[in-house]
Amino acid sequence: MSCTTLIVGKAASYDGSTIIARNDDSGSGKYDPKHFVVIAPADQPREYHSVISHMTLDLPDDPCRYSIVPDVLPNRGVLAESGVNEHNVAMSATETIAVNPRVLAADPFVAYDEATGTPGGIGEEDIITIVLPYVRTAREGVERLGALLAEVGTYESNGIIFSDADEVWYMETIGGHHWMARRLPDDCYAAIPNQLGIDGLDLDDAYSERRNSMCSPDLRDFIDEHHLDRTLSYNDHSPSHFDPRASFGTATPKDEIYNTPRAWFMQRHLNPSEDWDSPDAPYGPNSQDLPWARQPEYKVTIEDVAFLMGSHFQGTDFDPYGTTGTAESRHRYRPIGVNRTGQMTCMQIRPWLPEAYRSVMWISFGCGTFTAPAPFYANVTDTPAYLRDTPGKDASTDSLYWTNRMVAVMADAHWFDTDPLVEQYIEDVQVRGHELVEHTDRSLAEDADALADDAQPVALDAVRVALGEANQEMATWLQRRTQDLLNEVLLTASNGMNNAFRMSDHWTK
Ligand SMILES: N[C@@H](Cc1ccccc1)C(=O)O
Repeated sequence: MSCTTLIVGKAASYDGSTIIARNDDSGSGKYDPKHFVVIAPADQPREYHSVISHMTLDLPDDPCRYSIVPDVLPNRGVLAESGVNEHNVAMSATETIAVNPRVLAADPFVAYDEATGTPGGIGEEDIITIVLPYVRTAREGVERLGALLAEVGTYESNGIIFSDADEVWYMETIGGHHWMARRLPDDCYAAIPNQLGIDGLDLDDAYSERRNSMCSPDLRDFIDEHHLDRTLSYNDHSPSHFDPRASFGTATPKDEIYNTPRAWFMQRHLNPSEDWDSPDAPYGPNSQDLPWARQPEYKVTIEDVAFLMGSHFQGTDFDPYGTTGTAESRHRYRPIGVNRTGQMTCMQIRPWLPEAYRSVMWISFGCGTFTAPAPFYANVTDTPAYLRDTPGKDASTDSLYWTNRMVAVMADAHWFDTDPLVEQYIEDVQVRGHELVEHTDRSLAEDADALADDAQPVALDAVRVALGEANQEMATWLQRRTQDLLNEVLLTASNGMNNAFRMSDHWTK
């Protein structure tokens, strides 16, 4: 369990796009090499087999093309993790969460039974692969996954993020078959650690218009039958008079070390004028009642997302690289920017642009503290080798993933000497990234007539070629710049070795 999610509505983002981002972290002590690839319809399975739960699932015969950032090694299945399809629907799956024992007793997980060989249900390994290629809106994603959960069940608790050019939906599974989903208000963001977070569900809306809430068809009966509702009328803070977080979720001491501090720090950054640090602050790192969604004080940028996804409680006594507090306080809470991040993909969908080039995947590999996400257009037929051909086992400077991992290890060990080098790299990647996207958008707009409806098929292929070229240009620049950073950090770290000795045998220039 270790990811961190940040989602931003189109009226809360700097440019009117919807933005969803998640650190895809592996378990403690493990590191999963990642790459960026396109799955063509012909390569999508029609009969799907999962690894972990030994499940077989028939899939529709009409998948669309989609781009994902999966594991390189097949040992735990696909684990697509982050993806955008050619209809400009994005998914990030999953934010591992937890439900309380009452829920698990009422609706147990559907796990693989090794003794009998009985297959289990679906899980993180499968979710994007069996949903994203078949949906045209974020809502359809929620509906398809909800139906699959009811049909085959799941063996774990997950938060799943869906977005399109208009809406962001966040879905949480509840036990083995049940689920709920909230539409993120357009003017809000939600900062989500590994904890069931939805703090209000309008069941009346979910059973009628479904404007902002959706859920399992039998959720209301499930709640009543198993006495799961813990909302008390005289203490009802939930926006819709039913508090799922209190009813289905957890609020343990471990949550106050591992989860609530991350939500607190993200809200502290995006709502900076509030009191977050004094003894009288309404919320602290251990608060279990931080709002699920809230309006930011300023429009949220890609740089805000990148900073937070690589953050480590800067400016507080909890910063593992800090100089205030104590050795204990600096390692008290689990930072968002952690050593075992495999990839962070921030998916941005821009409604004002033609569908052909509406979606951008800002991708970084390795620990976000020592790198920055670079933009890659999603609607392409292939991806640059520097991000596609990550070796599954051997570190190599020929791939972005391994180069970032090597930089991070050395920069971590020599934090104060290398931080200026990393900060400059981050700024250079962000500047180049925005330059490339703006230039590419503009040059495609100048060919707008090529996108006229009657020229669609030919035009779309031409646009995909142009987007592929833009992605390659980004990757080529990124490879040179990242290699430069590796060289700089290596030199600095070499001079900082414990056996360094300033005297030389000959005073050389
Ligand atoms: N989804 C997990 C991380 C994870 C990734 C891949 C496989 C298993 C777990 C989390 O939220 O931390």
